[in-house]
Amino acid sequence: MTNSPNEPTTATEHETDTGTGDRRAIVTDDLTKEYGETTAVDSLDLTVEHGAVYGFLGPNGAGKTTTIRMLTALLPPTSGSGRVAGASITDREAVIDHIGYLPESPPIHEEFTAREQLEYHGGLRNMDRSQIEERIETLLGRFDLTDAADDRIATYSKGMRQKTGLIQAIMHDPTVAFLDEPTAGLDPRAARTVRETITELAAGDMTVFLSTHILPVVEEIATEVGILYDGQLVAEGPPAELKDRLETSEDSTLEDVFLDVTTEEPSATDSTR
Ligand SMILES: Nc1ncnc2c1ncn2[C@@H]1O[C@H](COP(=O)(O)OP(=O)(O)OP(=O)(O)O)[C@@H](O)[C@H]1O
Repeated sequence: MTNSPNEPTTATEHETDTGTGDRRAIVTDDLTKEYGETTAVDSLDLTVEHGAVYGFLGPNGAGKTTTIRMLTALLPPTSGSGRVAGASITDREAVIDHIGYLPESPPIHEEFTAREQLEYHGGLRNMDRSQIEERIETLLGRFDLTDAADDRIATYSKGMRQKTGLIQAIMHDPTVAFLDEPTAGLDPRAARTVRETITELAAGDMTVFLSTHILPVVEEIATEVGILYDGQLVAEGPPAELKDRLETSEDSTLEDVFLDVTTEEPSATDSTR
């Protein structure tokens, strides 16, 4: 790869909170979401630093999507608060200026071509024309989509849609990118490109909030991991530290940690926060 994914943009450093030196890209305080009787997210206190790749893990139904939807200001919390890049998560307009989001189903229009979709998105994000063109060319090339860029998305495979959605989530160089299963449906080469791209973006100070069930990906690229269980953060720390805390074996994996902290049994790592 020759071009850094950050290269064509003008922003070289992401903002910290109004020059106070606050390095927190995401912070939540007692963040809670209830759906009727169900507490999907339960008093979550989360801190993610700028430039982190935060692997957000948890079993099905643990509350990951609900958390991300609150952090991206799509869903109001029942109680508690949160800030993303300094903006309150109850202020959708302020939050949206700073974030990119790849949800489970990428928000792309079937009747557009990938190029049209990405140009449209760049316009919505107030990028200038030359910046949009340059960025699109770089990222389409990087994700092997150049030849299909002028075909309608309706004709795309699942992986091609996923790549288009991912480019859309990062092309405007957001302060924080929320990526839900970014490698889902991708072939091994494309999946590797995604992992390398995430690492490079974080090196350029973008914060990547990564939700995935593919633990080797997290083990490889996450600088910090948070494991959610029943709406609560039951373990948090750098992957190597979490593995070290597990006393059961010399060479534990993140999967061992995950299984240990997401059972009803008392865990070896206990609550590690
Ligand atoms: N719109 C909704 N109405 C009622 N309950 C909901 C709603 N959305 C989610 N829930 C419940 O909230 C809990 C958390 O769901 P959420 O989708 O956040 O989990 P998740 O960790 O993203 O799961 P998965 O890994 O399966 O995607 C679950 O018990 C789910 O049934």
